[in-house]
Formats: sequence, structure tokens, C-alpha cells
Amino acid sequence: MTAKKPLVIVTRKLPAPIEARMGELFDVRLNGDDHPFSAAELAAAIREADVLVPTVTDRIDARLLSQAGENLRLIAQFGTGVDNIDVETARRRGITVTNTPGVLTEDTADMTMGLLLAVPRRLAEGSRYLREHEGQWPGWSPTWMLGRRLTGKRLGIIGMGRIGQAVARRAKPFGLEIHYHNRKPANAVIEQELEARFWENLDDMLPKVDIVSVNCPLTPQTFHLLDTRRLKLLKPEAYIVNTARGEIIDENALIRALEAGELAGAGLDVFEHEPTVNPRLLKLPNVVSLPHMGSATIEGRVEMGGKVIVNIKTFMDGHRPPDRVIPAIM
Ligand SMILES: NC(=O)C1=CN([C@@H]2O[C@H](COP(=O)(O)OP(=O)(O)OC[C@H]3O[C@@H](n4cnc5c(N)ncnc54)[C@H](O)[C@@H]3O)[C@@H](O)[C@H]2O)C=CC1
Ligand SMILES: O=CC(=O)O
Repeated sequence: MTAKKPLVIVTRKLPAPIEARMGELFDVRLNGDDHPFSAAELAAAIREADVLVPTVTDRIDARLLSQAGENLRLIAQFGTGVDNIDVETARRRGITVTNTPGVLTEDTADMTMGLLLAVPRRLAEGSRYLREHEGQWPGWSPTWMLGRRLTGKRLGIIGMGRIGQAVARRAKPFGLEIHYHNRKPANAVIEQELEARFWENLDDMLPKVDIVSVNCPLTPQTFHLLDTRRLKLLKPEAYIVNTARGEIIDENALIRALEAGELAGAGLDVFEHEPTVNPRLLKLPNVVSLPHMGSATIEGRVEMGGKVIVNIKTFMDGHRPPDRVIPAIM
């Protein structure tokens, strides 16, 4: 007699090879048209599934978890950030949570670097100008479309983990001086390799840097970490790039600062109220906004799916899955 396959419910469409492999291994229920699950669909899924595979767009809070069926033993997130999941409540209910760290580090760091170049050098603005003026422009001019030089500037990374370090490794050869704030100093090898300066107190680092890159997770401690007061610590010539989570910056405070000319610009891959972007941000010429594309490469998404499968399979085989999220060390 063959063992019953676990019912795995996946909330969004995944890359085709991943869905095919899941179909071979599990009794899988896929989301063919990729619609975001409604609260009712999510509740039904959590009641029925042995394993739920959500993404950042699914809010798995304590209220939802209170409706979980007895079968639900694993939430295998397709993504690195797990701020959408109440991991501690899940743990108390005996539900394991896993994620997909590492395989999207380089892609997200590339995107961060893209924003880091795009905003001070006005890439999107220049491209938009040509499009809006049907390819006509005043011709090369010594004073038109001037941005800011990257070389020699100071980059302040908030959250020197996998992605923060990958950003620093890219930024250094561009001539940026690396500064960072983290819960604790990075190891000596990293500090030496990157000649990075650790700032224990974020308030001390902010006035000293020219560009801030936000790369920490969203947690109760980092919600609105960059609020009105901290944004005011930055120089008016400073730029902010955020590829972590929108809620880490008080978005209204950021908009006010940009509109008032108290900041030079921002590159944002994430927003406080996703999937909605505040229209005031879209009106600002010095803001480059992307629809949460940091990990959006074909290779990365397939590798993320591979990790989800390994996590489910290992768990179902009775072992500890490699990417278990432990609330105490998040
Ligand atoms: N835009 C996108 O598509 C993507 C966004 N992300 C976001 O990036 C975040 C970081 O990912 P990884 O680098 O892989 O995580 P990580 O866990 O390797 O690094 C996070 C770093 O932030 C530090 N940190 C935590 N709390 C802090 C605090 N209160 N103050 C200062 N530092 C703090 C940690 O000590 C750690 O060094 C994820 O949590 C996720 O939200 C991740 C992947 C793709
Ligand atoms: O934002 C994406 C993630 O994987 O985290």
C-alpha cells in the first residue's frame, strides 16, 4: 500500500517546472490563474491543507491560524521575508514555518544596485523624458539632467545580512565607502574585505552617509525604523533605497521629506501598503518605484521553488527542514 500524499495548497502560480515536480511528489492544489487568495480562500486552505505554501502577499496572522485544521503541520513560505506570518503563534500551535533564504540574495542585491545607480544618475527620468518627447531632446548640454556622482560617497546599509553584504560587495568596486548598522557587528572577514565601518547607533550613522540602503527584515523592532525624526537626521543631498519591506520606512514621512526637498531622492522596490503605491510618490521625479521585483528572475524563482520542495519533502520524511524559521533568532 502506498502512503497517502500530503495535501499541499499553493496560494500563487509558481514556475512551471516547480508546479510539475510538486504534482509528482504531493497531492497539490495549484492556483492556475494566479489570483491573490481572498481571506475566505486562505481560511479554507488553512483548514484543509497538510502544508500551505504562501507568499509575501498572504497575511497569516493569529486569527487565521486559529482556524487551522488539525492536519496543518507546515507553512512553507515561497519567499525569504516572513513578516506576513505570525511565526510565534504558528510555533505555539505546533506548526513549522520554513522560508527560502539565500537563493534570491544576488538577484535582490542586483536590484538594489540598480536603484542605487538609477536614482542619483536619474536613469528613469532621462528615459521618461525621451519617451514623452518622442525621442527629441535639447541635445547634449553641460547643465542638463545632472545627477550625483557615486564614487567617493558613503553608503549606509541597514541590516548587514545576506543581501546587505551582497549589496556592499557590489557597491565597493563602484567606489562607495561602506558603512552599516546591524544588530551586531559583521564578522571580521567581512569587515576587512569590505573595509566596512559598523555603527552601533543608527542615529549616529544617518547624518554621515550619502545613500541609505534598507536591507533588514520587517519586525516589530524595525517597523517605521526610519520615521520623521530619523529621516531628518539625513542630509538633504541623501538618497534612500529600500528593497526590504515598505513598512520599515514611515512612507508618509518619506513623502513629506521628498516633497519638501529634505531628501534628494528614493529608489523603492517595496511600499508600506502593497500592492498600492501612494500616488504622491509616483508624481515625484526623483523617485524610482518598482513593483516588488527584487527577486524577480526566472532562475531565482525556480531556485526558490526548489527550496520549498526540499523543505516540504524533508519535513514529510520526518526530518528537520533546512530552512526552518526560528522565532527567537529572526
Ligand atoms: N525586494 C525583494 O524582492 C526581497 C526582499 N527581501 C527582504 O530582505 C530582507 C533581508 O533578507 P536577508 O538579507 O536574506 O536576511 P538576513 O537575515 O540575512 O539579514 C538581515 C539582517 O538584518 C539585521 N537586522 C535584523 N533586525 C535588525 C534591526 N532591528 N536593526 C538592524 N539590523 C537588523 C540582521 O541582524 C541581519 O544581519 C528580508 O527579510 C526581506 O524582507 C528579501 C528578498 C527579496
Ligand atoms: O520579498 C520577497 C521575499 O522573498 O522576501
